Amino acid sequence: MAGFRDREKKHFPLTSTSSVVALFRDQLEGPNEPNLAFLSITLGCVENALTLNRAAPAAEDSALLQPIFPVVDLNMIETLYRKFETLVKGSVDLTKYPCKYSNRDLVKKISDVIWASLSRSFKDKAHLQSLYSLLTGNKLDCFGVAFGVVAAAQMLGCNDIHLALSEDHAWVVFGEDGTDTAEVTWHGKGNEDKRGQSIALSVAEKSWLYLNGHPVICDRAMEVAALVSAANPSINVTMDSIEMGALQQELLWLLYDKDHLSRYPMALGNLGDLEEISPTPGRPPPMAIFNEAISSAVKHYDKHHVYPYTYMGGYLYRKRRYKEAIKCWAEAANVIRKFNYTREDEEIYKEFLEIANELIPNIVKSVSVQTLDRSQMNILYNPEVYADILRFFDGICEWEEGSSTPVLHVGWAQNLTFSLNKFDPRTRAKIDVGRDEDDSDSDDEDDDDEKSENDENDNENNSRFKDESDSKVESECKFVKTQDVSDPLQAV
Ligand SMILES: CC1(C)CN=C(N2CCN(c3ncnc4sc(CCF)cc34)CC2)S1
Repeated sequence: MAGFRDREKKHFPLTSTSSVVALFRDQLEGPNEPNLAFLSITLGCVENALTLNRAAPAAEDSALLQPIFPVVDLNMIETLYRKFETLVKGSVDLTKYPCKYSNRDLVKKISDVIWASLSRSFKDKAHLQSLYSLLTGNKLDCFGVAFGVVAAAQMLGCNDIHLALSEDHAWVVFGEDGTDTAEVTWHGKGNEDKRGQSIALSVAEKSWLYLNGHPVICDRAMEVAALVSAANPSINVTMDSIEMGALQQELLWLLYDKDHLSRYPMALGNLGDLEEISPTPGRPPPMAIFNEAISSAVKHYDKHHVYPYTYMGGYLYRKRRYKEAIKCWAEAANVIRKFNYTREDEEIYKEFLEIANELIPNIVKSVSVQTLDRSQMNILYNPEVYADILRFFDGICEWEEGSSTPVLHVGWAQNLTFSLNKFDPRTRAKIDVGRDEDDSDSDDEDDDDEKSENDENDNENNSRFKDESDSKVESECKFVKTQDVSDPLQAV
């Protein structure tokens, strides 16, 4: 292959964050599409140098005294790129796939090439998302395999093959109108991979894993955003590389300014988290960025994404803005109620479990001890907060309704009652749990998201606590409205 053109060469050797940002900018602005394999290898190389095998610096030679940004030479990147090109072009005989658009056999073949080059070892460590990891260690995580398939497809000239992303899985779209879908990687632990199969079958399950038909469909620039967003600045459980975090942050702002994040709520969430750690002067604050992520999910994905609300909820919790955090979590539950829980939805189950059984109990505990912070004390006298906790649990109850797998168990009920009982009884009396006369369906305007008729019929015998086989929990508070209250503390 002709070596890299001047467009790539002129940035090397890379010696700083700004030289990597300049290289990405050039790729994004260039006459040709950004080269996914080239960018993934390069960013993976920088991440590897900044996060792996870093001896703890002795006091005297701390990072302040010695810059640790690695020098990345062109020949290292070119060697790895050629290795990938040899692997891909040497394994896929394109003459067997003569048509202009890709077909399922070709997609499966490309996936097989990536799949076959993986070692059998541990796959859910950090730093396994880039082609640098594949080419130097034969290891990729599940996102990395999907990304690798798309990068290989680009190298083969299959420009109709693009990355599709849910909040916990990745696959590809392809074909003349880009609506054919195929699994190309595995998901979770102990699940058989479904590589080659179309996604349609899995979407039918209404599982959160496939976002019920509302995944992020990437173009090439959003695939660059995905590789940047998937970068991992962590050195170990307690430490992050400041340089890698700064590089990821600057690359996300570069993509943001070019409008490549506007349809990618999770990348906006990642950027908001990075801005909380290290605010960029002149840039919007985290809350503004989290709001953009929520707006994007509402506008482009029909309110089917959960993470924009838990990104913001987590931030507000850390800032001890508990009332607003609980409202975000109620909104998150308002999304998950549209889905049926299936066994591959563990990640979001764990997210809601932590909110219900740790974060909310911590809040009601921390504000009920003799807190001097009067603003926090209001929480237990605020009917809106109480109503939001009810909405939160109602969304989870509805999520369970019609699901093949139960969600709730007695621990949830214990935490729910613990939290609710902390509220002042008069506050609880102010809640008007709206009940329709004929107890018909809620007049929720987005009925098309509502469970299908048969799910309603199933309600009789589901939402069962795991440990108490014959107990049933009908979701009582489908609709909760609060009377307007002046200063709740007056109620004391
Ligand atoms: C609010 C949170 C718990 C904080 N971090 C979260 N994530 C970290 C970043 N994540 C992501 N960030 C960008 N793009 C993607 S694509 C994908 C599915 C596997 F391919 C995950 C993910 C996943 C979610 S959600």
